[in-house]
Amino acid sequence: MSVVKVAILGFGTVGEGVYKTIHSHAEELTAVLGKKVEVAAVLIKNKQKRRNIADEVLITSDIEEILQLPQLDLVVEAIVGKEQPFSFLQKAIKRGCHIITANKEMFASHSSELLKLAEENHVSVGFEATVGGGIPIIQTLRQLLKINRVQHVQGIVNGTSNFILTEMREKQQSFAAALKLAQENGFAEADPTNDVEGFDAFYKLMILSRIAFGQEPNWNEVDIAGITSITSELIETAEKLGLRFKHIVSAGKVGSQVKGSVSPVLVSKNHPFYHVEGVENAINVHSDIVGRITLQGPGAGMFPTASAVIEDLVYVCQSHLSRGNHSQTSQAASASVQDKKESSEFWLVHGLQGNYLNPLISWIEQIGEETFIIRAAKEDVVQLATQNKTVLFYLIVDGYQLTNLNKQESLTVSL
Ligand SMILES: NC(=O)C1=CN([C@@H]2O[C@H](COP(=O)(O)OP(=O)(O)OC[C@H]3O[C@@H](n4cnc5c(N)ncnc54)[C@H](OP(=O)(O)O)[C@@H]3O)[C@@H](O)[C@H]2O)C=CC1
Ligand SMILES: N[C@@H](CC=O)C(=O)O
Repeated sequence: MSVVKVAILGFGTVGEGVYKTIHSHAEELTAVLGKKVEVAAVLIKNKQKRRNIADEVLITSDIEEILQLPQLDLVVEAIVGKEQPFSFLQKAIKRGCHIITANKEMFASHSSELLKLAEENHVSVGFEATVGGGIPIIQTLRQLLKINRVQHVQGIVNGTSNFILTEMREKQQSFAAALKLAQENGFAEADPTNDVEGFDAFYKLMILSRIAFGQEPNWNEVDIAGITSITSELIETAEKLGLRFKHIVSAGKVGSQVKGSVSPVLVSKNHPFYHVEGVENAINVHSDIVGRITLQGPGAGMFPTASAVIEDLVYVCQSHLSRGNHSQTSQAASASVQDKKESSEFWLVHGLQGNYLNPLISWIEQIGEETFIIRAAKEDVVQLATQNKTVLFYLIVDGYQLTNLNKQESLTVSL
């Protein structure tokens, strides 16, 4: 029986998960591919660390040793950083290997070059693990929505942030304690700033946008906010109002451009993301034929991510003779989406004085000493935020139900 020889670059949470899964699911892989999958080599940084890797596997910190192996069919990249993994993958492609990456920071920056090089060298690129952990969102968009025109994508795509927000709300954990737990569980990035400041979610949004719309928002025009401004007190206040903080990325077509955002927002019980808790991710795709679909599942961690890599491995091995592997949805070719109508939205504002007068703001109600619900257009809130740097603003995405605090009667207002 012929063999698929694989090298795994990185043996941390993801690399080790892939290695273990190739062994635990060897029979299924052989049955599906008609070939045995073997790990031939593992690339690491620290040669002194003890690892549970079979003796016959080459363990090295020199990529050249791996590239010189007599047979090498596929390289899985699960290391950190941007330029070095990019150069490793370029070399692997030129050597004639299919590549699979979990590294969204690298892939968001270098996907065009890698895809072009792969096409020139007749090899495939898998990147399912770069977005949504174990959720098969890339394949769904690429394979299952070829004719639908995607109008909008929205998602919780950083497992660490969602995990921290849930721990803070459900278990009254501090931000630091919740982050530590996310790190211990293997959810967080090597530098967790990427998670909690929104950069990881930003990279994922750029990758998603390319698949959904065939283009990305202008990177410099996307405001990126993470969850570090959200205190336990704010979470408690929101809970009293029936709202929950969720870190959400969003992208949609506005005319011929794609606009994107990365920020914490407040959602009510009616929103599909309200019950998405812990390390779960969810991605909502709004397309013209099917309407709205939401995919939900574990967004980070060893085996969910390994699952995405292994499914890519099968896809890449099965389809490497076909050239259809880089296709995108029909969106890029034939988008026709209405221009966005500017409308005012509801916001929770913390730190703004109640006597702050601005004709562009409608005060809806006061929640705490310095906490208010207001109604205003996004551009006006952006302007206010620029003028009042210490004030915190969070969008309430699906309408706001007035509490009985200040109203005789309760009524639901929605956008
Ligand atoms: N953790 C997760 O849930 C997910 C992570 N990812 C992405 O997958 C990648 C790996 O993440 P994760 O496994 O969590 O990271 P870890 O920090 O757990 O592991 C990184 C591994 O890469 C090795 N490594 C790092 N730099 C180099 C280098 N320059 N040369 C050789 N080896 C190197 C490390 O070696 P050593 O062991 O010697 O230190 C380590 O084995 C990242 O890009 C991450 O963004 C994607 C989806 C989910
Ligand atoms: N650090 C990331 C890992 C998966 O991509 C996250 O928390 O989502």
